[in-house]
Amino acid sequence: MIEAVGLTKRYGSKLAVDDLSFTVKPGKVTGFLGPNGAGKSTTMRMMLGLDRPTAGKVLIDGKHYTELKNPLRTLGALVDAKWVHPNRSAYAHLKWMARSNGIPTKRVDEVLDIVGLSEVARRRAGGFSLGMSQRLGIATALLGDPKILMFDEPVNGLDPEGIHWIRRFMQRLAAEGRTVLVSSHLLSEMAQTAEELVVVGRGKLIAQCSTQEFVESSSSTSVKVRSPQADQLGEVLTSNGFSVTRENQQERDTLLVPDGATEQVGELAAKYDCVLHELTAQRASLEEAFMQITGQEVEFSTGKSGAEASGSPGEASVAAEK
Ligand SMILES: Nc1ncnc2c1ncn2[C@@H]1O[C@H](COP(=O)(O)OP(=O)(O)OP(=O)(O)O)[C@@H](O)[C@H]1O
Repeated sequence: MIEAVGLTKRYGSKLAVDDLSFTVKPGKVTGFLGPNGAGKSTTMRMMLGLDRPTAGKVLIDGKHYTELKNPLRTLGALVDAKWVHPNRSAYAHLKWMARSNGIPTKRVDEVLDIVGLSEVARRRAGGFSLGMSQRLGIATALLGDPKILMFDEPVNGLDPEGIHWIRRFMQRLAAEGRTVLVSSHLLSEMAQTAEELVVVGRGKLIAQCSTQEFVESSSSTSVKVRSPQADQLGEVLTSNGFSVTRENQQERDTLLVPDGATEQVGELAAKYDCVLHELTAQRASLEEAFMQITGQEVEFSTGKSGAEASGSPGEASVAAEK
């Protein structure tokens, strides 16, 4: 188990991690989700004893990382896949890591086999593709057969096959009863990988909940309705308590009804004899929803909400136009 309590890191005037408290439990993949600059890597570095917290603490199975007798046997991490010496073979790198951590060298063959690198183990790591380097990084993390594993943005830059492999692999590790924490800036990626989420923005905790809960609460639905009697329908809807917006000024026949249901809109249209040309339920994409939630928390925000910034049509209130 990983436990962060009031974890805080300040770099000069920059508060990179701001009073973070959360727990990561064994047996499931936990996603550490946040936009770029949210403080994920800094938090992970503090977990690994590579950075010292300004305040608070993070415990690995109840201990500070520096108090662990055999750190590699407790916590394995993939932080930077490219830190391997380029002229070393995968085998030589792992053997060196094993030796310097009191791990029997026979474990090297085991981990090479687990990550599917046995055939290329004698090749120099400098010639590895990103996917192969990630596998080597994972093999290194697994050397001590640790109960806790941590991966910093492991699928960044990988092709779909590599992404699929890493996802399944992390789920397998969790199914073996290990604690698995994986960071990402993409909710869509986490939705396919993680069962539980710790969501951060600007160093602060935004949510800790199941992925399903987060996805459901973050993706709002709206109804798109197209009618040659859009103005009349807009009045009917607003007088029945719905808020109504126009998708854009060019499509005067199209209305958006946030938080409405197609059944309600369709029934009101029928009751007031409004002809409909389209009635569609719209769900904001996961990334749009995520950016909206963390919108205020994105470090390099353009000042627009995520949805606007990503090119969603502007909205104009029907009521305001009258
Ligand atoms: N060594 C450092 N010195 C000064 N500021 C730092 C340092 N490391 C990180 N920061 C700042 O702390 C904030 C959090 O950075 P961090 O790398 O932890 O975020 P992140 O969520 O991992 O984002 P990314 O995915 O972009 O790496 C950022 O504003 C970053 O510029």
